[in-house]
Amino acid sequence: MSNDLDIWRSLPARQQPSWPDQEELAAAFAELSALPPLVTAPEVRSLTDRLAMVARGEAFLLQGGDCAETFAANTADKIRDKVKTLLQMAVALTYGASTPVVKVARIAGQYAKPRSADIEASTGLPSYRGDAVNDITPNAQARRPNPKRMVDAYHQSAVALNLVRAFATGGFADLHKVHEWNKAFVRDSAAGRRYELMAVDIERALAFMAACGIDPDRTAALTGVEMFTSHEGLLMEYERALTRTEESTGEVYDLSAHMIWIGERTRDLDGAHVDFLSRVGNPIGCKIGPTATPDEVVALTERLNPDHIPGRLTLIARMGAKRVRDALPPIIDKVNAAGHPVVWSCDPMHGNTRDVGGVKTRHFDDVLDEVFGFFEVHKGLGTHPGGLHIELTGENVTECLGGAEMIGEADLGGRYETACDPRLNTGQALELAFLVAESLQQARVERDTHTH
Ligand SMILES: O=C[C@H](O)[C@H](O)COP(=O)(O)O
Ligand SMILES: C=C(OP(=O)(O)O)C(=O)O
Ligand SMILES: [Mn+2]
Repeated sequence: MSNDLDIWRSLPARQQPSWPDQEELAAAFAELSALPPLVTAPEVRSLTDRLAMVARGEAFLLQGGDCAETFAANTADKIRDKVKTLLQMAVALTYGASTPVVKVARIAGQYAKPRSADIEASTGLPSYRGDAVNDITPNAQARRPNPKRMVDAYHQSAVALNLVRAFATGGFADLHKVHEWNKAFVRDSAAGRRYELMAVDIERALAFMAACGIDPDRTAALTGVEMFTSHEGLLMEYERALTRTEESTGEVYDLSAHMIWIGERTRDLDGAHVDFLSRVGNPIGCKIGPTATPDEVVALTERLNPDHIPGRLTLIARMGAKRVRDALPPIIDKVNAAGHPVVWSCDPMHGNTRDVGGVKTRHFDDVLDEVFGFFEVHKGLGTHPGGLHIELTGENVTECLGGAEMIGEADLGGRYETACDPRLNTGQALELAFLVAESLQQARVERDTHTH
């Protein structure tokens, strides 16, 4: 790990806001640089350890949350409901697939967005680039990139993180409360009912353990969870300002979140993002879209994880349902042949976006198709389908089509609240988790039958 943390300044950096005032930018950078880190180096290292288990096929990664968090939606209720949804999905996966689940939320920092267009076609205004940059309100003043918003994003992240930590370890995530995570509006759905049945089984298992003399009330793994944070490392000034050197080890970490990922639009080998993130010690994700070639991915892997550290790099494939079965295998083959211990994760959202009457949406069937394609590919190659990367909410939104509630095009207007991409609602997210758990269980049984 090198200390050349500012080399990125001499490299092309895509998707940066056109900050109109350099003095404002310098002031925000100085302010952020002096603020305490949001997470700590030992926490970041323990996420690398957990992800190393995933890389070895011993655990599954569940990463999810909003496409774009907003300051307005950073409320106690919404944070709690997102955490509940992740806990429900995680328990469905852990129980259904008998696999430890590493929980990484897209939360407490997911405030910057890359966009396809600088200018929004419908208004002629600069595009909304996330609350850390500008305001979604469609007027010229609101859309002006304002570096002070990065400082606001830091404080909003601190508030969210405080609650996430409290929910994870303060009793709320206790497995004895498994019923309480099922929200009223989900309870009557097919996935909600399935969840209730599983929750009854889990309660019985806890009672059984207690009867055997194991005290579930005193077992940390049952009374709390580890919940890590993540966001796209997009805004170079923000990520640089929150990067710190650990005194005791001299190691460098981006302490704005535990895991940082590089987006599909900023993963150029010779660009600022790859250079900068290759120099911090965090677990790094990198999105891989359908245009990525096997050679490119190997080169990226080499840059981002030259020491072949298991858990350091997660490759997040977002190929689209139609492409995953043919585009992913040659990439996996080449990365494996180069001996890289990566986590293979599947983002079944970003390759399946479609436009319905000017509204961005995704169909649950396409999401499922891509996830199943991802599992088929790994089954064919004998590799571990390591994780899932999802855009979701803890609410009953109507942003993605389909699912058991059969949300139709006419329903999209009901609760379409996202600031950027369409998210699965809680019912759809839970349904997906149950289906993934079945696939994982099946993969496991097949592997065990082969090895016995
Ligand atoms: O979240 C991902 C991207 O920011 C998003 O898909 C880009 O959306 P756009 O094509 O509307 O700019
Ligand atoms: C921008 C995103 O995805 P991608 O970089 O894969 O398009 C995202 O995860 O919101
Ligand atoms: Mn998105």
